[in-house]
Amino acid sequence: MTVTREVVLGEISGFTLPDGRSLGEADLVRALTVDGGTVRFVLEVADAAAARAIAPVEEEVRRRLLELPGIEKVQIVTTAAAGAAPARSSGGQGQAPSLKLGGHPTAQAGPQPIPGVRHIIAVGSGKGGVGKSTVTSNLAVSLARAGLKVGLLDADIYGPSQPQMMGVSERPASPDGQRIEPLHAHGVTMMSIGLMLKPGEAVVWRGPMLMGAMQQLLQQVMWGELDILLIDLPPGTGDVQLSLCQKAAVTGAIIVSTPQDVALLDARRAIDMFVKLKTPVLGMVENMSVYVCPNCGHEAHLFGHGGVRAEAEALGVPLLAEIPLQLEVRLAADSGRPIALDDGIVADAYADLARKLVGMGIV
Ligand SMILES: Nc1ncnc2c1ncn2[C@@H]1O[C@H](COP(=O)(O)OP(=O)(O)OP(=O)(O)O)[C@@H](O)[C@H]1O
Repeated sequence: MTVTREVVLGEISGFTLPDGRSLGEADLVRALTVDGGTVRFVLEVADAAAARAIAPVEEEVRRRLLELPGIEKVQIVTTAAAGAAPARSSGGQGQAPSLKLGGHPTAQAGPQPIPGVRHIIAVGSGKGGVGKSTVTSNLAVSLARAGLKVGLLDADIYGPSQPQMMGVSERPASPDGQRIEPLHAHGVTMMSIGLMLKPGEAVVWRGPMLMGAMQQLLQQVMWGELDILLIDLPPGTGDVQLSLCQKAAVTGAIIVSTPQDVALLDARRAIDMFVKLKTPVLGMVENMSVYVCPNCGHEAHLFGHGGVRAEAEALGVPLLAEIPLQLEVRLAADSGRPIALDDGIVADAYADLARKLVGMGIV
């Protein structure tokens, strides 16, 4: 059985809520997606008390969904309606963050620069898991190694991974409850939505709340003087991309893809979105390009070869880099020390990419 959105809705609609209504009748489920083995949705309740009352039902729902074939992860976030105190997401422990992200956006006249930040570069991908966050962290440290002042904003609201990849876990401080002090790692000034959440906590915001959160991350973080701010976007073509391009004066976007056809198809959509948002596409990066056997030096193209180059040519955008597939890349990312900090073929590929951006006059 393929688990679709409809299958999930069918499974959960009958659960009884504390007020006696069924989940289906109460119409609380929002933004339900099934992405591979992951089910995500929001339970939108009236206020924080209702959110607390619904927690046991949420657990039963989660258990039921995890019994469905192929479902490995269920992310449920309970949100209170606008104006009410925000509820914690499922699985969270302890106190809520002192700085609340995700409020409504304030009015602003078109995309704004960030004071002190010369260039904002978005790193996007059409598909999840192609290595966009890995590319962003490695590019950030390469640019920093090249002597530039670099910032990194992890705006991957649904799966922030930069804290782990950059090896930071501190909760950012605020001197006044308004401004947010960024953290520093490997010569990069960074901030992640993940640093405002408890471990394992997920956030699902939509529309205006998402826009408000993006605006806060861009404008309330004390970025200081930066040559370049890299923004690690969620995969796909959603509200975050839209918010970013509407709120911030983005210099351009880099699209990461693997050479596989399916990833390329999605990359094309991502490029099309940036074109529609009038954000220049600076080029594409092929990640997991070639696997070089560490024992015998044999080269294998696990995800195909040359796909991104051909696509970039067809779309008339530069191919900026081909990053090899290497176990060490993942190990380095998992250990919080991006591989581009050391020397080797992957670090060289990132150094080239950094040089290309500098050569393009981007930074
Ligand atoms: N060149 C590479 N060689 C080996 N492993 C890699 C490479 N690039 C990325 N990875 C690994 O692949 C996994 C997915 O990478 P990453 O999280 O950067 O993808 P993503 O596109 O940002 O995904 P998502 O947007 O879904 O969060 C990670 O475990 C990462 O360490």
